[in-house]
Amino acid sequence: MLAGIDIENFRCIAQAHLEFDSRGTGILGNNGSGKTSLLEAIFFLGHGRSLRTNTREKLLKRGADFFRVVGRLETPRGKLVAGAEYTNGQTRSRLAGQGISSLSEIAEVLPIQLIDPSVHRLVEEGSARRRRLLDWGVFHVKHEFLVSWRRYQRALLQRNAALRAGEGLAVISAWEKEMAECGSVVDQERAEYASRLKPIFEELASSLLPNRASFDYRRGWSVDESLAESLASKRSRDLQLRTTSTGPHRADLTFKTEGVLARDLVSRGQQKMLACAFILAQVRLRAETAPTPTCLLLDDPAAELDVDNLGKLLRAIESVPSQLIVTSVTEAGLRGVNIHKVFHVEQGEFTPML
Ligand SMILES: Nc1ncnc2c1ncn2[C@@H]1O[C@H](COP(=O)(O)OP(=O)(O)OP(=O)(O)O)[C@@H](O)[C@H]1O
Repeated sequence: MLAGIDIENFRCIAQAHLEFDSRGTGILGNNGSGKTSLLEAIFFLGHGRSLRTNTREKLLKRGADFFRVVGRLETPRGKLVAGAEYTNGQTRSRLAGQGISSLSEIAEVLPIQLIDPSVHRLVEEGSARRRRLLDWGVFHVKHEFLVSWRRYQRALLQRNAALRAGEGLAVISAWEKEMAECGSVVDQERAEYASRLKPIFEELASSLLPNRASFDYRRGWSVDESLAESLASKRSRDLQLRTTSTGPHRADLTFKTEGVLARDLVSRGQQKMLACAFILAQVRLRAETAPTPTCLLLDDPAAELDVDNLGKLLRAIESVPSQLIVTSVTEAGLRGVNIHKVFHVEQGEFTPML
């Protein structure tokens, strides 16, 4: 659980100190006041990356030369302080008073998920977003997943470099061996997770959408071959393409309603409901396996939804154990959510409301 946060020089926030409620905290403010900046700071701490930019420089408050985000966490290991500071193009992170090499160590104890106005893109856009979300879920039920995932990514980068350099069979096939070994573990963990997630997703989706919805996990290479066979059979084509065209880095989820590809059939609002069902299913599955709740960030949950669908979404959110941090431009936007504390934000300054 995220008990509180201190922020300095992050986007429009010069300085902020907030203590959150363990069940639900509301953030009220006009457009451009700093609501999303707060959620982005929390997201950054829990995911080690920004919501919308690959450049950390852009997260710096204009004119500042560092930003700092420090979270006070309540975890199964007790109370911990986790922080990240960015300056001169470098990020330094600390957890429980120790310097750490990767923000993923913070991610392990600070599970953060987000539903924002662009959540429908999960259904509509390319596979990278869906894969990242799937991997978030696998990582949070089984932290060791990261070891195989990292090894696979490294081997993939090396095979791609070898393909671009036109290296011979010995070099390329050495990387294929490594890819096949850890890629098969990555796939197995994903497939197991997806099969546990599927019934939870289907139940949540049935409460959010008029038609029966489901998803399929696709592993990224043919079902008739092992990963080693697939890499070998695609090798000459990959040498021409100068990139690896098969493997777990091409895995995907396909959302279907009534057996038809959802992307081609459903409205924007329904895409949002499908994406929310998927995220909430992940949060519920994690709640079944982990002792502390996921911190669920809801950025303007009413966006794109009519009153009926908003009611359904809020009821589904209530049915899933989580710590909520919810933003809205109006007080009405916080109704129907389990909120026990509200901050008002204006020009990046947060004030507790009575
Ligand atoms: N690096 C930065 N330095 C200073 N200000 C920034 C920086 N990045 C964004 N801003 C400004 O921060 C302000 C708040 O943005 P934010 O997205 O947090 O608003 P919001 O309250 O979520 O608004 P909305 O309700 O419209 O979504 C904006 O005016 C934006 O221009």
